Amino acid sequence: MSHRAELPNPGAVLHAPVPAAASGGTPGTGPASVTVENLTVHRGSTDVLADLSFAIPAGRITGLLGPSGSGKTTLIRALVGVQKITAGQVSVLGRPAGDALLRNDVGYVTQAASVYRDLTVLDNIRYFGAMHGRNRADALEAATAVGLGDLLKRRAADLSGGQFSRVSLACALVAKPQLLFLDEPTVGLDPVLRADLWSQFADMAKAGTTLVISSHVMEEAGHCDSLLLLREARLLAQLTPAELRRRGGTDDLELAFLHLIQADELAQEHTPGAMRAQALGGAR
Ligand SMILES: Nc1ncnc2c1ncn2[C@@H]1O[C@H](COP(=O)(O)OP(=O)(O)OP(=O)(O)O)[C@@H](O)[C@H]1O
Repeated sequence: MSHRAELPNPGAVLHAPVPAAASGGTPGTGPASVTVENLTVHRGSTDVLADLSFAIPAGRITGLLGPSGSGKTTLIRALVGVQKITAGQVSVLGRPAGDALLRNDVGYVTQAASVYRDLTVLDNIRYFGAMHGRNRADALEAATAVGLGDLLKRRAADLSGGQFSRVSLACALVAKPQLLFLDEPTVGLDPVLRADLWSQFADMAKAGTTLVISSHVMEEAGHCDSLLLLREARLLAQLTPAELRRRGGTDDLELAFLHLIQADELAQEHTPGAMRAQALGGAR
């Protein structure tokens, strides 16, 4: 397999000035980075995403949470512009998802690390940085940000699993995208590293980066400003962690999500589709 084939999305994506009028407002949260209207995706004969509409606020961390197979990766792929959509509209930083002019502004860290195994940590990061006009100092900054400052000269093939996936993250960070999609970035990391990464994400959001982070670990939802809860291809709710706790009737986010799922099941059994969102207390 060629190196290119190992890298589904080399260097991830792009930068274009955001037209001032392009990003519509997200009620109560400021301007939106992404707006999605009636997004539907079929893969094979499966309805993978069914009529999703929502907006992602700029400069915040949005968590994309849901059980395995609920459609998280497919949704991220649709927002990045690498997923054929069946219906609906996806606008990213004021442009259609996947628009070439977004290439320096949108980063995507896939679930499988996209790293050249025979290059060192630093060379991997420099390579991806060069695609976005970044220099050695930027590469060093990205390596340090993910805790790989002491392993710059080590070949990627000789890293541990967690270190390897952090190289992939650094390869996206080095581009300094204003919108960054991370598909389960904390899988396989120990609790200390996970906490470090979430603190890093919080710093990036404070500096103005918009982050969309998928996870199936509900405990991680507490680190997010806003949550998109997916279940079986549908958007169950968009809400803050505090709202999830309140609606779920417990401080335990996992349990709260379960309660919402149970409410949804009941609503599906007893309520016509059009009234379902109302029964859930305003899922949008
Ligand atoms: N190429 C494909 N053809 C048909 N169905 C697919 C294809 N890729 C994914 N699916 C199905 O789409 C659904 C959503 O998959 P997706 O990978 O988006 O879920 P996910 O929430 O990211 O799951 P996980 O947490 O396990 O990674 C699953 O039922 C999956 O089997």
